[in-house]
Amino acid sequence: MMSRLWQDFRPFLALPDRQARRRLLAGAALAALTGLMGMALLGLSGWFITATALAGLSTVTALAFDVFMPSAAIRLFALGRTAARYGERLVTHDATLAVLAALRERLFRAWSAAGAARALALRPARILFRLTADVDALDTLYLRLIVPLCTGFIAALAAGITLAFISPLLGLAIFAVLILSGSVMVWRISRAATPATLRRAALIEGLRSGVIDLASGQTELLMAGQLPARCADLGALETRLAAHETRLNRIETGAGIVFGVIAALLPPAVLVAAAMSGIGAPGVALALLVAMAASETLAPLRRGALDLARTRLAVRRIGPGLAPPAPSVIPPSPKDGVAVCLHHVTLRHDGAATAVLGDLSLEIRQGEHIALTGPSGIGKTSLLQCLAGEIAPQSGEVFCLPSARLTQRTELFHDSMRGNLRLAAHDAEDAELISALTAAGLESLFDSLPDGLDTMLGDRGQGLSGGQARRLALARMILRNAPVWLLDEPTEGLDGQTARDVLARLHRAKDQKAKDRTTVVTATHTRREAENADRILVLGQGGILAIHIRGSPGFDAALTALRPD
Ligand SMILES: Nc1ncnc2c1ncn2[C@@H]1O[C@H](COP(=O)(O)OP(=O)(O)OP(=O)(O)O)[C@@H](O)[C@H]1O
Repeated sequence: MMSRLWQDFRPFLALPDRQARRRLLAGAALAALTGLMGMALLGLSGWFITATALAGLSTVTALAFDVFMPSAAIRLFALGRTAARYGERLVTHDATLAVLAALRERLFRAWSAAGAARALALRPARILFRLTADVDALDTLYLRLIVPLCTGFIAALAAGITLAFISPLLGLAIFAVLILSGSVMVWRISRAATPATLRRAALIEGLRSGVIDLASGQTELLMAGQLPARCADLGALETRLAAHETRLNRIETGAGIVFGVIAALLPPAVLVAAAMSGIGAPGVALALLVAMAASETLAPLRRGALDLARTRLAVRRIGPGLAPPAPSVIPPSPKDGVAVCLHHVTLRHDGAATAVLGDLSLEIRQGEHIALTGPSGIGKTSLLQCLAGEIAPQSGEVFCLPSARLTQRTELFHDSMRGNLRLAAHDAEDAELISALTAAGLESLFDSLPDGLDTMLGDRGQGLSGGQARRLALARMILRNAPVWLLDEPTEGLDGQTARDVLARLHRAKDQKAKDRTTVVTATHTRREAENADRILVLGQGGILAIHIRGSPGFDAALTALRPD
């Protein structure tokens, strides 16, 4: 059990950021100092009050008793404790936030790797949940487990050592009781809370995904008459969630009562033990208050123990994402004059039973325009993904000049027009952006926007029509200035006139870069997208079924087989 816990938490304890690690250690030291100062304050106060009372019994001892040193020390401990607590809160919270921010960045980098991003894109609500709730749950690890465990151990050790000076047996007993009660408390509370904590986490995740689905699919649900049923489902989830919250609250209250009982039993136990050791009244008062103060440092562990299962779940889910990202599969450049070269390539998607392309060899010269055709699902997009370096082949070699890919779906972000365009060229000047917009046929739209390049676009390019969004994606591709263009059904979903205009502008932009001899590979089902190609490649049965060169009878037959406008 302990070794499995250690395995799970280990990657999160070895913090890569040295500064955060140092700050967290400083915070733990300050927390321990706060505990020690509290113990010293209570112990010394108890001893001082008892000793002054006893000293006052006779005039000689009353005159000889030094009241100044202990009272100065009490003041020092009181002020020191406040300052140490303030410093501890500042340092540990700052360090924890820095650690969590660094973790989010690492996770985001790992998830933005091609394969991981594709897998996670299927569950966007889950990505959001992991990036927020799971990472947030880790603050328990640092603030409510590591720091209080260190503080509790140091306080128990200090109490044991202090009391050992009065009576070694008493010191040992106090140390053992504190360590034992702290460990049993963490173990019992976390065990009792684990089922409800895990179910609550799953329900919150389900509720979030459900609400996101409900909000984004509202119209469809309304049309299908399913909106009330969906709302009722979410209501039921909410009720179950509330039941688990209640259970956890009960466990927390129970833990508070048990802790209160331990804290209440400790003083009489210490009294009895001290009396049996035969130490004087001031020593008894010191022992009593030191033990009480030390037991106080265990209190924050209750919350940590309650959230331990949630933290462990977060650690298990996030842990694999912290692995170093897979090496890049960006293909190397081919020999001079060649833009793309595939040598006996076999391509299979992760988790797929069969290869989508097998033993495929192909060479595309620089400046060539290739149309990739074939039935839906045959592997056209997969081939483009392989050329773009998004998926690696299982075997064979891929060479390709740097490429820009126009995906089937236009991805536009909730950002300004400038921000959306600069994804392709982050330091492009406004003049370059406007010239790309003009080349893509968006000059009239641009002129009509009062905020120009500062105009905000919604998620997925809301505020633009399908054709305008496609043109914006085209402008972005022009800005990339890559020698190879990989176009995935570039005019799908556009009306004939717009589609022809987009294609004409694409070819114009390509010709303007004539000196660089842009190579174009277009995956297509339509005649208009293939008619300007130099060669039409027909994919089928995991490979190339036929290659038709422009001007050959096969070329015209292949064109005719494609969908008209
Ligand atoms: N990420 C993936 N994981 C597993 N299988 C995938 C993945 N992406 C695509 N496939 C499968 O690979 C095959 C080829 O898909 P691909 O998208 O390359 O076909 P396509 O020829 O471009 O189709 P279309 O013309 O409809 O766009 C399909 O059977 C598809 O289900």
